[in-house]
Amino acid sequence: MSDKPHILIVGAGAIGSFYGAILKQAGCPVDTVLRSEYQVVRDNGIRITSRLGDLSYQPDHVYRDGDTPEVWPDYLILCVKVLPGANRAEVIKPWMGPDTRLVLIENGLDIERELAEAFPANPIISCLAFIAASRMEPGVVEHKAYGKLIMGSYPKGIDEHCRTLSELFIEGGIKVDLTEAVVGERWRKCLWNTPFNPLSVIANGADTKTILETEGGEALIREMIGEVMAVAAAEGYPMDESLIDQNIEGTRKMPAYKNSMALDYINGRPIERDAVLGNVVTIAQRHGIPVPHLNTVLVTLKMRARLEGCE
Ligand SMILES: NC(=O)C1=CN([C@@H]2O[C@H](COP(=O)(O)OP(=O)(O)OC[C@H]3O[C@@H](n4cnc5c(N)ncnc54)[C@H](OP(=O)(O)O)[C@@H]3O)[C@@H](O)[C@H]2O)C=CC1
Ligand SMILES: CC(C)(CO)C(=O)C(=O)O
Repeated sequence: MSDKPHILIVGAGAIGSFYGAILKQAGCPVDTVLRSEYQVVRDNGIRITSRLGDLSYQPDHVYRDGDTPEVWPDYLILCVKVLPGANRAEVIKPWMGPDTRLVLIENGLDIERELAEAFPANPIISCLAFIAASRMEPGVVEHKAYGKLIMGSYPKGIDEHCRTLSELFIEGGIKVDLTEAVVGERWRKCLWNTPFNPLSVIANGADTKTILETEGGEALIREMIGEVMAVAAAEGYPMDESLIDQNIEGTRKMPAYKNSMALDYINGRPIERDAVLGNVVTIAQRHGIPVPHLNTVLVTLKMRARLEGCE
């Protein structure tokens, strides 16, 4: 029996499977809660190809969404997509023990609040994943590049639980940066995700190269990053203008890349529209900050969802 903390991954898709493998490498017992891939993972485990080597593993316990846990986890790591209308608090409620720390590895802004309200006694650790990983078929994940996590206690600080978890991730083989101001880090990451992810969807699944090299594409992205920055500053997270150049130059150096939202769109899956874009526009409206480009993209995506009968 391991003396390492007991981990439960809820939503073992690309991200949950990968970071579960890292904690398994660190010697933690790792359980998973699955939905559509339950039987495949129960029978064959999780297969992960990675530049770090073969990270495949058999979770210690494979639960189905709707089961009840045999033991309360020390850390519940939530990696489901943050979708409009999805109630993540209801999804994790059966799995949250009195001492369980809730860990989010998910994209988006202001995605912790509803969970902090639902579980006021459980510490929350919020993480940002800098990684390229995809589900290739049920139970099979391809880790293509990167893997670093930025993590901190929510809403701020770095508590002992956060430190312990970061050490386990490092022991398992990835880089971790701890931050005292994880909400500010979410805004920094959204400088990239909020423009690129939704724009790639309205451009029919465009990759980064197509977006930046189309006439007017880079200028549009610059305007959108500027709008996100203005909202972040109004929220108390001012950032240096040079981050606009840094985001553009960094993206130009990458090979043509389809972000996670572009892949969801191409594969006919729902997209994290509100977590990545809608929440930024809502916060902008609260501060009276004009965000015309972000709003145009948001409303266009809402029209599309309506035509598709999703809303
Ligand atoms: N992939 C990437 O490279 C990156 C992703 N991210 C972020 O990480 C988060 C996770 O993304 P990713 O792993 O790619 O997404 P995936 O779609 O690969 O995985 C999400 C998983 O959650 C499962 N799930 C949803 N609802 C439930 C439920 N009620 N019970 C159990 N399982 C459930 C899904 O199961 P089912 O198959 O049944 O739907 C799926 O296995 C997102 O916020 C994303 O934006 C951030 C950086 C990079
Ligand atoms: C930043 C990036 C592109 C990968 O870490 C991402 O967050 C995504 O694919 O949504």
